[in-house]
Formats: sequence, structure tokens, C-alpha cells
Amino acid sequence: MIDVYLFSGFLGSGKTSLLMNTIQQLKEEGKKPAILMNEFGSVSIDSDTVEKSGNIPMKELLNGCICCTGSENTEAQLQALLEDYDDIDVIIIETTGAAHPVEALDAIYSPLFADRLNVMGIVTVVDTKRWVERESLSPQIRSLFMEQIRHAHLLLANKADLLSEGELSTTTMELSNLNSNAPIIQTEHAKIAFSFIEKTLRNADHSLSHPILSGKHLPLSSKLFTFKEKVSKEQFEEFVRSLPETVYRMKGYVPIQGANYPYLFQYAYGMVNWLPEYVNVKPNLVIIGEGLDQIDFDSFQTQN
Ligand SMILES: Nc1nc2c(ncn2[C@@H]2O[C@H](COP(=O)(O)OP(=O)(O)OP(=O)(O)O)[C@@H](O)[C@H]2O)c(=O)[nH]1
Repeated sequence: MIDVYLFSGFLGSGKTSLLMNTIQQLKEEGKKPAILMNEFGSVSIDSDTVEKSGNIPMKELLNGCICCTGSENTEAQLQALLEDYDDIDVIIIETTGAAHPVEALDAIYSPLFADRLNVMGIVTVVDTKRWVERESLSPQIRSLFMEQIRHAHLLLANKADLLSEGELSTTTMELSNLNSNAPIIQTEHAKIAFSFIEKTLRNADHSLSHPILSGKHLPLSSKLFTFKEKVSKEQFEEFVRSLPETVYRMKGYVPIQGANYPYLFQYAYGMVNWLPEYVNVKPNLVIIGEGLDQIDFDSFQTQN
């Protein structure tokens, strides 16, 4: 049997960080992990990151989330993984931050491979900073955020470095009020021993007793922006700061003036992160949020 883990969590909470840490640990143990990735939007940025980490079997579901693209699509991808690679030990599914974890889990419970897959459960990565300020989220988005916490078998209280000790202990208490079954581990950059995840999920109670709130009709949307020319880093950051709070997540490659290659740009909840690239990548930026149609990204482009 192949163990299947579902990594859930809000946009930008740290799922990809968890995935990268996990892959590394599994490889060190001599295991053969495979990844099923799921991105909101039509361009995959996370999978580029994973590809750089080595030769890992991977399938992607683009344009939607596991729950919305339908279980047939997930089934097909899982089946393709199993057919293409016959030596996989562990499958990790990273859901989009906009997926309802239980619907995503349902999609992988398929009679087609029930005899080959052992669904271990859900690890939810919680952006604790966002949790502290959750009142600023729209009610629908906030309820998705809570659902992801409620249904986890293990909770990572991530971004612990961004909270004070007091905020962190209040957050831990609030999370345990919302989901008293899941152990809560405070993490930075989702660093956790995979052996702990494995042990916790093996002992977890898998009866999902909470009512399911659908994640299908959220007002979230995604937009792909392609840079036509290089931009000034400062001006771009200024533009980013001027965006409404309903822009939750941005990631992609930004061509910066004076740099040979685009920078990997990450934005989550007001925080910006730049990493230099050493190869030429398409200058695509994926933006996820609400009311994106009202933002004129092209106006920024012509300012420069
Ligand atoms: N300060 C801080 N930043 C973090 C931590 N964990 C992740 N980040 C940053 O948060 C951003 C998003 O992290 P990812 O791991 O890509 O999050 P994700 O959940 O995969 O994001 P989506 O794919 O949009 O759902 C990146 O810039 C990370 O470097 C943490 O513990 N502390």
C-alpha cells in the first residue's frame, strides 16, 4: 500500500515549504515520494520549485482546485502516477489554498485504487499571522480558513516567528478549541520531522464528523499577469503595497531592472519575499484574491 498525505492550508500558509521539507526527508530515508500538485490559476509556480528539487514523480491539476476540477480529474492524475511509476512509497497531495480539505480528500477516495492507496489524512498548515487578523477576511474566506483547521488530523501553527509569545499561545488555544482532535505543533517555515507526521496520522481518528461547507462558490479568483518589460523593484513593491487587502497571494517571476534573470517573487498577507533566479523563466505572475478585475495591472506596466 502507498501512503497518501494531504497537505492543506490557506493561500500562502506554507504548504509548499512543508512539501519541500518533506521531500528532502523522505529522500534522505531512501523513500520514493510522488507529488500531486494542485494550483489555483493556470500557471504552476509551485511545481517549478519542486522540479528544481530533483527527480520526483509529479502530476499537476491546474486551473481550479481538487474539489472543483472534479474527482474524475484527480482520479485520472493519480492513476497516471501509479501507472507511470511503479516504485512509489508515498504520495503527497498539495491542495490549493482555496480547496476545502474534505472535498479534496473525497476526490482521492476512489474505488479505482482503494486497494493500493492508504489515505493517511490531512495536515493543515495554519498561517498564524493571518489567524490573528482573521477578522479582516471576508466571511466566506474566513469560513474556508476555519474549515481547513477543523478537518485536520494534524495542525501546524506556522509562521510562529511572526507572532509574539502571547499571540502564539492564544492562537494555539483558539486552534485547539476549533479542533480538539488534532495535535498542534508550532513551526517556522513548516519545519517538522516527517516521522512525527507519519506517527500522528497513523493514530488519527479518520471519522470526519463535521458538516461540510462547500468551498466551490468562493469569490476567489486568480489572474495571470505577464510582464512585458523589466520593472523597478522599488516601484513594483510600492505598487504591491497599494493593492487592496483582498489580494491574498501573488507568486511568480518578476523581471527586475539591472538583473539578468527574473526574480522569484512571493507575496502573502502583506509580506514580500524575493529570491534571485539563475535561469531564464517566463515573467509570469499569478495573483489570487477577490475583486481582481478592479485592479489595473497594465497601468503599472506602462508607468515604467
Ligand atoms: N516569516 C515566515 N515566512 C514563511 C514561513 N513559512 C512560509 N513562509 C513564507 O510564506 C510564503 C508562502 O509560503 P509557501 O510555502 O509557498 O506557501 P503555500 O501555502 O504553498 O502557498 P500557496 O501555494 O499560495 O497556497 C513564502 O514567501 C515563504 O517563504 C514562516 O514560518 N515564517
